[in-house]
Parts: sequence; structure tokens; C-alpha cells
Amino acid sequence: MKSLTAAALVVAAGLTACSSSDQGKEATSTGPVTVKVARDPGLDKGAIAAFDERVAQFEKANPGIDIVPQEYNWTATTFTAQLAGGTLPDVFTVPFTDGRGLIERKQIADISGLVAGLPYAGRFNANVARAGQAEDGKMWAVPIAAYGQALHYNRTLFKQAGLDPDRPPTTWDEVRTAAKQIAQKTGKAGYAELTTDNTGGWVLTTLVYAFGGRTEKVDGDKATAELDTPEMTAVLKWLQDLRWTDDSMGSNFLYDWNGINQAFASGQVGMYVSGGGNYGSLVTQNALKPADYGVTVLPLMDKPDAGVLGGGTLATVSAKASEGVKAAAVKWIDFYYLKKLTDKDAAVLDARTTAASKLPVGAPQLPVFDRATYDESLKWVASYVNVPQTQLKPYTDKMFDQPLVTEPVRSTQEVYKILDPVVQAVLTKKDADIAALLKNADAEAQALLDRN
Ligand SMILES: OC[C@H]1O[C@H](O[C@H]2O[C@H](CO)[C@@H](O)[C@H](O)[C@H]2O)[C@H](O)[C@@H](O)[C@@H]1O
Repeated sequence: MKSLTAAALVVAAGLTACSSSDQGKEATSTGPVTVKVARDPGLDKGAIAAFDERVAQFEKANPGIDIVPQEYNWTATTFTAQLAGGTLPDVFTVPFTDGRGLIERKQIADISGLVAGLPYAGRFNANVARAGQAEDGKMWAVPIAAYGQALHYNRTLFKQAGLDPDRPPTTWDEVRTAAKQIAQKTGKAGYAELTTDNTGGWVLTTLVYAFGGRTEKVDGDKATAELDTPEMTAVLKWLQDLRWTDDSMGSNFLYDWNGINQAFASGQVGMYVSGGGNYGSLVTQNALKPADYGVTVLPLMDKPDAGVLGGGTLATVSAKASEGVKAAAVKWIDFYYLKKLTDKDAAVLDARTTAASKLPVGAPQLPVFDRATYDESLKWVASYVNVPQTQLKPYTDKMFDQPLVTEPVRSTQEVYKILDPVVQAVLTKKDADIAALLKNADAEAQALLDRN
């Protein structure tokens, strides 16, 4: 984000300094290395100012690099078009589900040599690291965040409905009862469900895990779809009851990730399921009032395999990036996303900058490294934490006690896409035939898995 004049000065400074210092070494004779980096779309003014400040800090420390922010967030449909059209920034993020495919098809740059040089390269949590590794174990995509699914709820709607916001539901029956009470007492959707852009399949899979089931079985090279199961049937029946028996799901049945966040933040939704770290987005992109916010762990059925679906985000570099851009991009990934998780000075600088713009510090995440490193990093930034900790307690007190189950591994997003119309049908057609929907979806998913 350097101005032309500033950039020219940087080049001059870099060239002068070359003989005696390695500062400015990324600069070439034609100018600094320019790196386009992803920045969340729709941020409020404070969040943009904080991002710009982080860019300025990075550019000061790396005078040969010019960072240019580009609005970007991953959604299933827009991503495919952007990848094909070559319009992605140089540094962009994707969910864990997309890492292996992008690596195999060489649609992202091989930055593994540069990543291996980072001081914490060998310390990633093994499950998390796998999402960004090629088959030979080299890390092409860098895990920057991990989440477990959670139940978000609106404390104000809970109070208006006569529910105790400090005692959120702990079973799916209680979620149903609370949803009905919210709908009847406030006229808002008691419980809302993601349904579009593959998010329908994502949350349906989440609920199936919580009910004790799975959606695929992998045995060596063979993957078997497991969509037509008692657990999936029970989840869809549960949704059908909320929608058609109780009428407690409002009137919007076409939500994507941003859409449901927006509806929740504006007080239209009592409860919904999504990643436990959503608080930051809800505040900076959706103007959530902090006092409204509550989050708790997902209820788990008393079944041996019941677990919480967990996923995360990888930072990747465009396959078109030159060697200079790749090197600068990895420096940015280190500075912006990761160093703050392992280095006290970096953590404090990030938290101070973020808190100065009145943005959330201290929203819950799952560790990308080990638990001890995570706990230590929370201590470093403790004096900057400004998120309402007591409102997060139902989640943070228990989030490490629940079994975490990774997302399905084979053709994940394509299978989610097959499930979107299934959940949409259950919520929009009173007489939806769950058994027939699942039989068809299972056959479609199996054909896909056999092809891929
Ligand atoms: O579109 C569904 C996909 O969404 C996930 O990512 C999104 O949710 C995360 C948790 O709330 C959030 O951290 C991330 O920024 C969002 O893009 C998920 O990781 C995908 O696998 C899922 O299909």
C-alpha cells in the first residue's frame, strides 16, 4: 500500500542499502515486490484501519515489499470462478477441505521450502498440519486457524422468551424447546439452518456427527457414501419437526455463511450452528451488539461416535506467483496470521493494534499448534482481551472436553453440495420424503466418489 513516491523511495533506499545490509533484499531493479493479500470483505471502518496498520507495520519491517489488500473470502461458488478466472489475490485462504485437491492439481504454489524455514514449522498440531500437506508430507498450504462447530445464541432473545441465557440448551430436545419458545414469544426464528453454497451439507454433516453418525467410510482408495443412515434420518426428522410441527425456524430457508451471520447479528435468529470462532466476523462484518451474544458447545447424543465437526483455514499462495512474490507472501503469512500465535512480541503488537481499533481480542479458537502454546498466547494478550468472556463461558469451559471429528476427506465440498437440496427440501416442502431424498443423495454421492 505504498504510494508511488514512497515506493520509489523504498527502491532507492533498498538499492543503497544492498551493499551493507540485507534490508530491501526483496526489491528488484524494477521496484519492490508487490503482493496482493486477501482481506475480509465488508469490514467496518475500524477493522479496515486495523488491517492497514498491520500492513504499515509489515512494510516498515520489510521495506522491499508492497502489500496491496484485495477483498476476498472463500465461498464454494465464487472460489471456483475466481480460481478459473485467475482473479484471486497472491495470498488467499481456503478451508481445510480444499487443501489436498489444490495441491494435487498444482493450483497453488509449492511454498513448502519457505514454510519449512519458519521457526514453528515442526510444531503444528498433526491433524491440522495434514490439511495443508501434499502426500509426501511437504506443507504447500499453511494452517492459520482451526475451529470446532458450536451453537451460537442470542442472549437478548433468550431473555425476551423467558429463557435463562446463562443456561443454554445442552440436548437437541432442549434446543427444540428453546427454539419454539423464542419463536412464540418473540416472533423471530428460534433456530435457523445454513442451506446454500455447500453450507447446507456442512451443517447437516455437523449434526449427523453430533447425533453419533458419519457421512463417509474410507478404506484405502475406496470411499463409501453413508448418507442414507439412521442418524441422518433422525437429524432431518428433527429439522422437519422444528419447521413444520413447531413453526420455529422463521421464514428464510436459504442462508449461506454470510447471510446467516447477518441475520443473527441483526437479531432475527435465536440460535444457529457454525464455527465457534465466529464472534470476530459477527462484530467486524455484521455489526453484532456484543451484549446479544452467547455461544455454547454443541449438544452431543449419548452415542459412542458422537463428536464435534472440526475444520479450519489454510493460507495459500497463487500458482502464478514468482519466486520473489512467494518469498514475500510467506513472510506476510508469518507476520499476519501465525507469528502472533507463537511469539510474545508479535502477539502483543497484534492485540494492541486490534484493541486500539476497538475490535475483538480474545474470541475462542482451537489451537493450530499445541494446547500449551495456545494457553500461553492467551496470557500474553490477557490485558487486551475485550470480548465478553463470561458470555463465552458455556463454550470455552467445555470446548476442549468434546471429541473433535475432522470433516469428511473425499470430495467433501461436492458431497456437501449434494446435501444442500436435501435440507432445503425438508425445510420448504411439508411432505418431503426423507427416505427418498436420502436414497437419491446417497446414490449421487457414491457415483461421485467412484469417479473421483
Ligand atoms: O461454506 C461452508 C464451509 O464453511 C467453513 O468455513 C466457514 O466457516 C468457518 C467456521 O465458521 C469460518 O472459520 C470460515 O472463515 C468460513 O469460510 C468450512 O471450513 C468449510 O469446510 C465449509 O464447507
